[in-house]
Amino acid sequence: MIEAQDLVLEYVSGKRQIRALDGVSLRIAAGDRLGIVGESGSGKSTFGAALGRLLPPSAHQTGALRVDGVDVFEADRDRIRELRQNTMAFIPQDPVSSLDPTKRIGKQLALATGVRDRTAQTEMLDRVKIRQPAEVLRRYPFEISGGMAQRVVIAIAMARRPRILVADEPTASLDSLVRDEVLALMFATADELSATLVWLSHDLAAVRRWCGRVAVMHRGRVVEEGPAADVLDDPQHEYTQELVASDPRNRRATAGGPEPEHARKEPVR
Ligand SMILES: Nc1ncnc2c1ncn2[C@@H]1O[C@H](COP(=O)(O)OP(=O)(O)OP(=O)(O)O)[C@@H](O)[C@H]1O
Repeated sequence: MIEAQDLVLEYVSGKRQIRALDGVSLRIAAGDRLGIVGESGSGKSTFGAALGRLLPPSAHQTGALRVDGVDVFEADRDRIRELRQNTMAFIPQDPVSSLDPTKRIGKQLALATGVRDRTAQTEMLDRVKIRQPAEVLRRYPFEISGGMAQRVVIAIAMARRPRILVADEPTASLDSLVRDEVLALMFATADELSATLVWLSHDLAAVRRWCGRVAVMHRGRVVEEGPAADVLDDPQHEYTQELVASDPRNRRATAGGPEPEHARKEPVR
């Protein structure tokens, strides 16, 4: 469903060149739950953005990237627009700033999804477990919490029934309790849609818990990839070993933590 082959991507401004992706080759099968981990600057966001060709003009790339049969860098604008609108949904890092501050939530739902009926809108918010949805529809983004804003963003993403969800640190701005709730919602949403989920994350323990697979990025390369529990419990690459060793939460989880969610038979709701 997603296949990158020797993907090299540089941001070029004047004489400065930053190589954000340095030969990424990665296959993500339909229905996979893939966590992409790596320190800041390793290229995770760039890879996520490349999936929808959501890159600034300073980005130059070589290599190939296919998403749902579309050659992302060769496709014409209409084909890319269709891919972004019908196949993929992006869940961003900062939900509040991804919403339009000047419009009430109800208006934003209408614009983003075409659903104008209040009852249908209320149901959309109900589905992402927002309490008092009718009230929330009347509010502006600054009047709701970060966790609620991320639920609204997920509701908008769900409405188009995407087959690929790309989430870039979707819980970075949330406190830990809300973070778990939003992650549970995101994975339940992916289950409900039978969607492929690509989650760019710093949280190794959460990736081990929620994802079937993990890819570890370092300096623009995927240095290790495989089943999340195997890679994070028994890392083979030196960089993954360092990353795991430097993450106290991951050490706790591997030392007798709960079974990973993906190992359960029932989907998490
Ligand atoms: N628009 C841009 N222009 C120039 N350089 C950029 C741009 N976006 C990212 N970079 C650079 O590309 C490299 C990879 O950045 P990227 O944001 O993809 O990494 P990341 O792993 O997602 O980091 P983080 O976890 O902090 O989000 C970094 O050196 C970054 O400074």
